[in-house]
Amino acid sequence: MGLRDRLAADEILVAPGVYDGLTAALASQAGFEALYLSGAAVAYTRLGRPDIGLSTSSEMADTMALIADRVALPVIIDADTGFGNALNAQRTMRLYERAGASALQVEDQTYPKRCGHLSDKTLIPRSEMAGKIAAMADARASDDTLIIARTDAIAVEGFDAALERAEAYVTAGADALFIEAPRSRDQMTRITDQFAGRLPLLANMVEGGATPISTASELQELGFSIAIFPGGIVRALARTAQDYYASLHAHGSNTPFKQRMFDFDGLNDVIGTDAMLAEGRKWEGADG
Ligand SMILES: C[C@](O)(C(=O)O)[C@H](CC(=O)O)C(=O)O
Repeated sequence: MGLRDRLAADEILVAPGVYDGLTAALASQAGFEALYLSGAAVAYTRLGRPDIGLSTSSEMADTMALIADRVALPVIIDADTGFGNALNAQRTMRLYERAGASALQVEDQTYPKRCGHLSDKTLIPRSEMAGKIAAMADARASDDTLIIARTDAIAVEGFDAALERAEAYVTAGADALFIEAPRSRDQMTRITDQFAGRLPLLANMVEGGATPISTASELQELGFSIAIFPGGIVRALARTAQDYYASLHAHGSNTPFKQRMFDFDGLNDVIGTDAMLAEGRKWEGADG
């Protein structure tokens, strides 16, 4: 089922953050129906740096293509600001679409951007963002590639201005809305009161961020259609990796950490080694 049809269903779509083939495979094996390729998770892991617009669109497209090659699930990709003006955003649309994205999320910050839950964000004018959305819609090869318009205005211009921007982005052709970093349950309800039923609404669960953390079913109850948990996987893995390196450094051996690790066969199961080798054998001697 395409993402557009899936979003028409009543049940909320939970898209966990991923940043490479392994996390995509693990999320798919856990049973998720869609993935969120998080710019933050890519910056945290590939660069070891904050989500402040340092990653390039090519790095993201590369990652997108690796994930599309590994799993068959629809992927929502974080397109940040589109990497410039309307023309840059059009190029980003074409690049990410070719790499296999099912939806692009684009935001109204200036370029370079920063994580929506950091302070001191700055925005482009509303009309410029509306133009960017329309330009992206015009550039896409398929109408099934969705545009999720994000506004970061709550922290910059206030809540009412954020709703006004969101209205303008709907008019410009957004397929779904992402109003970033509402600060209370009350603000979340005001968002769903205004937009639920008109187009899908995305809620962003950032551990320790500005928005109260809710479960997927609570978000569904409020009227959201998509819940992303973008950076959680990196927070979990970074904690484990820190403990792992400390243990190896202290003991000169992985044995004390054994219970928290896959062994050789365990990891091979996760990455599908047997199935791949069998597939390879199928083609041996294929000349007849
Ligand atoms: C959604 C987000 O754009 C992302 O890159 O995943 C980030 C998430 C984060 O920083 O943890 C965001 O700006 O909210």
